[in-house]
Amino acid sequence: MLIFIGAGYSRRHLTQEALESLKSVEKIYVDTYTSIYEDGFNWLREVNPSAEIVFAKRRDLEGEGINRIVEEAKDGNIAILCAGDPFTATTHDAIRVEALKSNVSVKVVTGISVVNLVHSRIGLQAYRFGKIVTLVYPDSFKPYSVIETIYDNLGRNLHTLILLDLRLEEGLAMSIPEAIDILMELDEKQQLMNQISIGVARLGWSSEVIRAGRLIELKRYSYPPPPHSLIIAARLHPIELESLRYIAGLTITG
Ligand SMILES: C[S@@+](CC[C@H](N)C(=O)[O-])C[C@H]1O[C@@H](n2cnc3c(N)ncnc32)[C@H](O)[C@@H]1O
Repeated sequence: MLIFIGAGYSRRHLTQEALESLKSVEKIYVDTYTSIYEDGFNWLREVNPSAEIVFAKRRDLEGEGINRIVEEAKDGNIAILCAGDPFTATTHDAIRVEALKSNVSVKVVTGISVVNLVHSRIGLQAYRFGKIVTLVYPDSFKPYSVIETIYDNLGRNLHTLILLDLRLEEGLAMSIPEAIDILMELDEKQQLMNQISIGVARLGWSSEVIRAGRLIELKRYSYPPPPHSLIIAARLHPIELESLRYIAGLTITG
């Protein structure tokens, strides 16, 4: 059996189902490249002292790595453990499909994802979000499509969650100030800088920081190291506006 386990972002987020599943397997692949976990999974050995633990890089969970995992899951119980949720804003679908094609049983243990954290912790209503985007470093191409999506969402009066580039194997993790500089450079209309936005750093961690203000103003704050995300708000409902004042220190009145 192959079990995909979402761990949320801290040991505190582990569900009973995640704990039971972790205890039931003989090998655990820990996805170390799609996100960053508060305590680096340092509790894993305590939860399952006998399992083989592989801190997996991208190549272990893609391409040839997939075939190896599926072969192992034919004869044993294997887990793939991820920060957040294994199928939210991250794709492990190729492994799931290969396992299903090979008649390997698959189980998914849902975890608290960054999308859940954003929806529940900052005071914006979940059904007022449009398409999610990921802002990448503009090295090989300029990600103008992110700007198009933000304006498209704003045109429909929907908020945009912007996930920020993480290339952990290259030692790169985009911060909120870096993301604002990139957005300013790409935004030919130059309107986004005045849009009410929310910067979220380490959501769900004990060092969580949530700040709201005009996009350009969010550069002034200090944040703990990534993971960071940004939200560009559409027109705010009065309750959302009030929430942002109390939760995120928004001082703009509307
Ligand atoms: C590819 S997504 C991983 C999503 C993961 N599968 C999940 O369900 O949460 C990684 C991006 O989410 C954002 N992110 C992840 N954890 C975060 C956190 N605790 N606080 C703020 N942003 C976070 C960052 O922008 C990061 O680059």
